[in-house]
Amino acid sequence: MNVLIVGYGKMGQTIEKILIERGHNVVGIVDRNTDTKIEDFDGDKVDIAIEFTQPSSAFNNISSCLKQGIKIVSGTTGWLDRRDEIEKLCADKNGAFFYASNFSLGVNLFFQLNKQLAELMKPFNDYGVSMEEIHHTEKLDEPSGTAITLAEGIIEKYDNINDWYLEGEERKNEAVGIKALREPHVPGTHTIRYTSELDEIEIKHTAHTRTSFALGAVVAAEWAKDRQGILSMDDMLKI
Ligand SMILES: NC(=O)C1=CN([C@@H]2O[C@H](COP(=O)(O)OP(=O)(O)OC[C@H]3O[C@@H](n4cnc5c(N)ncnc54)[C@H](O)[C@@H]3O)[C@@H](O)[C@H]2O)C=CC1
Ligand SMILES: O=C(O)C1=N[C@H](C(=O)O)C[C@H](O)C1
Repeated sequence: MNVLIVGYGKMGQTIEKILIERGHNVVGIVDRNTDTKIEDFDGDKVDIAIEFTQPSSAFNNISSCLKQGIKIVSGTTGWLDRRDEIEKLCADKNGAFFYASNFSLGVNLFFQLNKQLAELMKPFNDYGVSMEEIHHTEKLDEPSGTAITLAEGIIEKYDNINDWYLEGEERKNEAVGIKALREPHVPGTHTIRYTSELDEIEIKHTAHTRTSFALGAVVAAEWAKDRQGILSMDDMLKI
């Protein structure tokens, strides 16, 4: 397949390697500092774009691809307050938009485990739920997109939890507290804890490398290139 890479940082470069290993053709690379722009390409020559940039850039990049008739897989976090606008644009343009806060298979299984554990724990009021995420020091957003998806999974199951808050910012009642830690070189670690006065239950996902995210994004592009509409990991993995 012919792929346009949008964002050539840690993820974009890992994705390029995986695309080449899997026999795909990289038709272009767009980054902040390249002369190439999304507007130089159109849907006739590009099967799909893969976008990993930064919170302040994702909305414009995704809009530009959809306007150019280019299907798009995006994993950029921290911009989802404008997701509805993108979904409307995708429908208006008969495009394809595949978003995941985390493309790794392991994390998507962990999302399911998180919901199952929340379902099990919700009758037991002695346990309070909390979350911790650890990422590398270059990460621009907090909490991570993955932590927000995990919090949404808990909110979906509990009647008396309806929000999340970042620890260190204003505490909210009936909400999951998320602690965001930044340490050198950590690809991404997420822990959910149910704590009572007597004991603690903990589930944890540790990414050893970014390859799992990049491989997931390439597999998502392979799957999405012949589809239309709003696409997700749950659709693709049938979980
Ligand atoms: N959904 C997932 O599975 C994953 C999501 N991410 C997210 O992906 C994003 C990128 O992560 P990294 O590659 O680690 O960051 P990075 O900082 O290494 O790379 C970002 C790249 O985007 C470029 N960029 C910024 N604005 C741009 C624009 N307007 N047009 C084109 N390029 C632009 C930067 O110059 C940089 O090269 C972050 O939001 C991160 O949270 C990261 C890993 C996995
Ligand atoms: O910025 C990162 O690196 C990551 N971002 C995503 C997130 O915010 O959840 C996914 C992964 O954890 C790595």
